Amino acid sequence: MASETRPFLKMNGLGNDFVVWDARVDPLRLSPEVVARLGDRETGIGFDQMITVERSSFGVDAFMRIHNQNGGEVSACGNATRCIGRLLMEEAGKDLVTIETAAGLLHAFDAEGPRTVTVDMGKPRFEWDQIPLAEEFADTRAIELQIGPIDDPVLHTPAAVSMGNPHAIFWVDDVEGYELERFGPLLEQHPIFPEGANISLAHIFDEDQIRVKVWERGVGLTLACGTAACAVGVAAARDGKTGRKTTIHLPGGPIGIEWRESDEHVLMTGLTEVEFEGEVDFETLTWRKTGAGDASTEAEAAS
Ligand SMILES: N[C@@H](CCC[C@H](N)C(=O)O)C(=O)O
Repeated sequence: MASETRPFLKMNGLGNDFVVWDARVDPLRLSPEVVARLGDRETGIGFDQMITVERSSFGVDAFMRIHNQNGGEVSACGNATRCIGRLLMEEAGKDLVTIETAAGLLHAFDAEGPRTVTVDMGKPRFEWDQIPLAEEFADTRAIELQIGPIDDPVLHTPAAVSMGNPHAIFWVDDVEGYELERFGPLLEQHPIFPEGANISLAHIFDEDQIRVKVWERGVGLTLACGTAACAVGVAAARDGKTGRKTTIHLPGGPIGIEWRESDEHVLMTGLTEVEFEGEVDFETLTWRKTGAGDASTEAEAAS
């Protein structure tokens, strides 16, 4: 790549954080190694996902390309869809935008509350070969999978759901009661998930209130995962454990999920944040901050 610096935006949805490149005019493709170097929290910028905003071949507002911190490209990211939705709405002065992703066309719209965006994440998929799972299960509400001793498993029979990416949800009585940092890598790469999976522990602690901790495929523990919130809300309602509207409480904060009865689409609502502006020098793979984000804009407005 020619020597150049390139601006980026650092954003997050409830602490699930992203570096965002605008590649609509000037295309950008980085190798998985470079993505992983930039994503490293010790030596790089540090992020959960890298998002490249490109021109849509469908003629909608933009195409959003998603890379996990480990450099792998994936199809869906709920929190990033809300963040990119916000950017595109602000840029165009619209209150509804359509974003093309590898998992399909998604609509983002302004929700009540500052910096709050709703995304229509489309329909969940429950068929074993769509999630995908490596073997046939007629019912994916509780698949045969366990870890720990055979007669006394630590975690077992998760629900499996695709929200454009694969999710497994273990119903537990305390999300802090399990070493997800230890079991997450084993479950993420379990042979039952041929493409890996995002792993959630979920505890319904009150009516339609669910606490969730997520081990994200290609990343590790994250403060929030939008598609996991959708998958948990859907799995809970599908099992009759909750109604169709739930609040998913993640370490980074709450996300509202509605699994709409009329068309089976999943609507996800939550906060977005611009953290700062920066630029990367691709010759040295170093970076620096160049501008402020929401926190200082809001502090200035208040003074
Ligand atoms: N943080 C995301 C999910 C990102 C992709 C995921 N790690 C995968 O590999 O499928 C979200 O908000 O949904």
